[in-house]
Amino acid sequence: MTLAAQDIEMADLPDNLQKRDYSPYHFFSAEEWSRFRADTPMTLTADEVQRLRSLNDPVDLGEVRQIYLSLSRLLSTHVESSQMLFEQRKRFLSMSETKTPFVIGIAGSVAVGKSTTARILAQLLSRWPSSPKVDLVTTDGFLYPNAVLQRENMMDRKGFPESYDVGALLRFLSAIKAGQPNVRAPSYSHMTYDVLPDQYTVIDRPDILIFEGINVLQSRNLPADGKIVPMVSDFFDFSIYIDAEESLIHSWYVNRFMRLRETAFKNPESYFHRYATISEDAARAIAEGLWHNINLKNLHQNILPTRPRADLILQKGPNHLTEKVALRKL
Ligand SMILES: Nc1ncnc2c1ncn2[C@@H]1O[C@H](COP(=O)(O)OP(=O)(O)O)[C@@H](O)[C@H]1O
Ligand SMILES: CC(C)(COP(=O)(O)O)[C@@H](O)C(=O)NCCC(=O)O
Repeated sequence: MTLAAQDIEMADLPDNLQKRDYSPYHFFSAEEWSRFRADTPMTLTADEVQRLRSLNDPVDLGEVRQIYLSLSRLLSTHVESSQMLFEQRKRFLSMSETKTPFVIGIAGSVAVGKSTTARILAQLLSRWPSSPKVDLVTTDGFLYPNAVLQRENMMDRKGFPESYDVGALLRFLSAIKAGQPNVRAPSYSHMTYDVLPDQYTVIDRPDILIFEGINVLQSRNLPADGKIVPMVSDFFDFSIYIDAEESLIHSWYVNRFMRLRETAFKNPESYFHRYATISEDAARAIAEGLWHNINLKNLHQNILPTRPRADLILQKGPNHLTEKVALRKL
């Protein structure tokens, strides 16, 4: 859904998502939101949730029950409506059309827990009675390779809009929305901290595509020639922004970095291997530097400003658990 500039201003949310008289959103506490689950069955086990969550993310079956089942039910109404609209249009046009995937965008800061949300949702949606084919793609595969970022002196801009091949991103989504078979999504490795050369995930006409990344709700500056340029979210049928107070995301980022020292960074192949052997204080200083000089700047300049574009905002509190939900009014 694309909003006009005045809508975005109207949609500007206070930091703590308080209820306001005039807002394009409905606001719910986690408890209120959980009631929308109705009779949606729990289709995940505690072990599966544990396997789906990222390092340092304590999401459990309680959180899935409280937040994700209602979200799954809401999304099923959106998917069903879009399928009905598709059938009606087919009759209206009296011609056969290829059905295209329902695309869900998931945005939010680095370290806010987007991947956990994306993986849990993908599993829940694929277990609907209709057994839809659900695929998940992350935008990090569309980052320029380190060789290009180094050449352009942009290694400390990783995650900023200019570090992504936005043309490739738009071509990918446009092919998906055109219903093309076997569309290739490039892959990224957090271990090598780089795009994996010649490694792709093939996306073959899923019913639902979840597209996750810090940049998915960003627009591009209008070119000087006045041409209208598409933006990634033009291809979305529904978008979610994962939100939390800055101080919390900061601590999640640093704590995750310190835990990665004990796990992934121990691997000599890891780009950050050198940080596994330095002192704890020195490693913490590195994590603080990466947070403040790159990820926090990016959050302020490019990620948080996109929050008012989301159809749904999940606001997490300490412990990563969702405390408030904002749902855009229709
Ligand atoms: N340096 C790293 N080494 C290994 N895994 C990492 C590293 N940095 C992030 N990850 C993992 O990559 C995934 C994506 O992280 P990130 O882009 O920060 O988004 P989010 O925390 O919102 O999912 C997470 O599962 C995280 O645990
Ligand atoms: C790869 C990322 C930009 C996240 O990208 P995303 O998957 O959201 O597109 C981020 O994990 C990152 O590497 N940030 C740069 C600074 C840092 O090393 O934390």
